[in-house]
Amino acid sequence: MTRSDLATIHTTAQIQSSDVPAVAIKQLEHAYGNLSVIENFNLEIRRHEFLAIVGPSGCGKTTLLSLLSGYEQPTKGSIARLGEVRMIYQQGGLFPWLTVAENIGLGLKRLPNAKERQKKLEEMLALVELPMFADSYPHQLSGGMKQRVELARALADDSDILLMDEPFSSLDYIARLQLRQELGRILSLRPRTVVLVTHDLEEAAHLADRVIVLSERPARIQCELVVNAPRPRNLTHPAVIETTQRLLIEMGLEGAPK
Ligand SMILES: Nc1ncnc2c1ncn2[C@@H]1O[C@H](COP(=O)(O)OP(=O)(O)OP(=O)(O)O)[C@@H](O)[C@H]1O
Repeated sequence: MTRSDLATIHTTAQIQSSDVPAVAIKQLEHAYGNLSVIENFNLEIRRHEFLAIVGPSGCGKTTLLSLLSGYEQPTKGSIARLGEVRMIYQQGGLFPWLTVAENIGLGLKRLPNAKERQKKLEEMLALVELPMFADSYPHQLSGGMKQRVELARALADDSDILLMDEPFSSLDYIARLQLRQELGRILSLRPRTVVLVTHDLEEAAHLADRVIVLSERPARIQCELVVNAPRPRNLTHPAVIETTQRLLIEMGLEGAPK
């Protein structure tokens, strides 16, 4: 049996039923040579669910996102995705020689006419509250503003699934908090299925509907926590605080309360 017989990725652009999961991962395995990174991995992600993934360093979180994006092909198993996927990285993926408007415009290439592209561009600039910076270059923006441009570009093309790999980790704590609120607001206006990989347990609890904790490599799902807090989310909501504490315990960073 060949590698391609074992590994299948299905993409369906038409989204018709909210009963069908946005992502269905079955019996997934992945290895780099002899290094087994993911084993016996099964997961379903609901349409418009916000799923956060946490786990020890090197356990396979980024590999999982690469497999979800289709960038890597799994060694074994299948990943079914309903819709288009966009990836937002930790470090600026913006082109430094292009303005904010031109960077966002890259996400609008599929729109057929210039008038429509301009209308959508203005809408996206307003969505991330950056209309005044349309003609600025990335080096003229703060880290938080750059991430907002990344978000606008990722959301501009109406993709259905956003994959985020530590998108806020290069920002200071206050900027991270602001970006989280911003992301929550934007997603309430433009719902998407989101998969967020983060080392920040508070961020996971603050943003996600569900958090999965991965084991040491090879990654398996060690546990999953549902965050029962209303939106817009408040960092001091008891469910967010409790989830953060439970994540600390699950990750072995704090003992269970006596
Ligand atoms: N392209 C690759 N070729 C070979 N090995 C790789 C490759 N990418 C990742 N690995 C290995 O796979 C394992 C998982 O890496 P991965 O980056 O997925 O972990 P991670 O959980 O995202 O790590 P971190 O939390 O430190 O960012 C690591 O041991 C890494 O060295």
